[in-house]
Amino acid sequence: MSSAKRKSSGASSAKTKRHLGTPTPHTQAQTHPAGHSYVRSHIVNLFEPILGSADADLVKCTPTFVDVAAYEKARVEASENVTSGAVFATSAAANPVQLIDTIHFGKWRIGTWYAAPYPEEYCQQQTLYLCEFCLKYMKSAFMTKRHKLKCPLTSPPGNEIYRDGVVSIFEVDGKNNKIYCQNLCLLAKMFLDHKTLYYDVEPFLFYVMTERDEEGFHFVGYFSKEKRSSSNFNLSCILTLPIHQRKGYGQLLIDFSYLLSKKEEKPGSPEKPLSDLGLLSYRSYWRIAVLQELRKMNNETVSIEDIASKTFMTHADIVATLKNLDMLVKDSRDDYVICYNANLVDEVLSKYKSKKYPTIKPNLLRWIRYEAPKKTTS
Ligand SMILES: CC(=O)SCCNC(=O)CCNC(=O)[C@H](O)C(C)(C)COP(=O)(O)OP(=O)(O)OC[C@H]1O[C@@H](n2cnc3c(N)ncnc32)[C@H](O)[C@@H]1OP(=O)(O)O
Repeated sequence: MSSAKRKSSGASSAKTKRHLGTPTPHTQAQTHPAGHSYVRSHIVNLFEPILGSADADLVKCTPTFVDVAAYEKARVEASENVTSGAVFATSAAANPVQLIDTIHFGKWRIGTWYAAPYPEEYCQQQTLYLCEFCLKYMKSAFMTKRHKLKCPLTSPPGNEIYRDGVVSIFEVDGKNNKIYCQNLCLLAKMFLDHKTLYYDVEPFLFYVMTERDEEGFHFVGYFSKEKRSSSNFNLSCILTLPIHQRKGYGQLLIDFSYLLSKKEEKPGSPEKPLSDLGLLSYRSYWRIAVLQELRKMNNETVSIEDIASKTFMTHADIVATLKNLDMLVKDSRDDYVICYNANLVDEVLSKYKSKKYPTIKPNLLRWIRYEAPKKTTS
């Protein structure tokens, strides 16, 4: 390394220091732990009063002359490649490979299903650490531990609008809690193949379901909903964390989305396409909802409109459900009629009841309908 290079290296340190408003620096040659000589500036003094000398010592971070030479060599080679027209952007670099196969979430380790567009440096981690309350993502257990000491949240950052025993549901506005909702979408993407919403969260409300204990409100699942849906979707995206699946929480969230539709007096349906698991869950929910209404009507003549007015399901979803149950048949006049065996309906309903899944109790909802703020005219 030429002395000219050494000088310029020292000068750049000096620039940094002056920018930080510190006295004129002194540079001195030192020996790197690896045995290479390097230029040490007194920038370390800036941090000493705060961190203590051991932590403030930047020796290990300071590039050695060997590092600088390696960088310069790589830079020259790179610029030669550019001028000779070599193609750099391999598909892997342009579209980094997702390595995250596990997330640490509270006390859980959860295997991921799909890639999520976390920033590239996080995608290169095999394990990602998430704060279970604010959903911040981190690279190490150490960072998570430190974060836990200062994280102000012990529940989702919204209004608790429903509580039944240990189960609560919070309404979180994508506009007021943008980072939380973006982190929530990234988390959901790891379990959902076709999800595309990550960053534009402002037009959505997020309904987050939690289980409460002495530590706080632990995330179980959520669904998102457009504040104004032109297609009358009452749910955009739903997730139950894999550690809580098959316990009836998906049905609970779906039921809650229909309870909101009832309050809004607007029938609704989930946004399409549904994932395979989404379809299974919705078919299961719709089947039980329709059968329950048929049972309540107790052999009276019943129309699709009657079922719709009680369930707030769309006519299309009711017809599809009845077809799946083989309950829609043509009569002698070639008209469709609903035809069912009451004993079979009872059997299905009592089997469902025996699972003892949690159910939504409408009287526990404390909620006022979202109203978009009025535009002020100047
Ligand atoms: C509009 C959309 O967002 S579509 C996208 C849907 N979301 C996803 O695919 C994300 C990943 N999946 C999930 O988060 C969950 O599987 C959900 C939200 C779809 C369902 O959540 P869960 O809490 O497991 O639902 P829940 O316990 O209420 O199960 C309801 C029923 O759905 C069906 N079901 C749910 N998961 C499965 C499964 N893996 N295999 C077979 N049937 C299933 C069953 O009929 C089940 O009832 P059962 O357990 O009594 O047999």
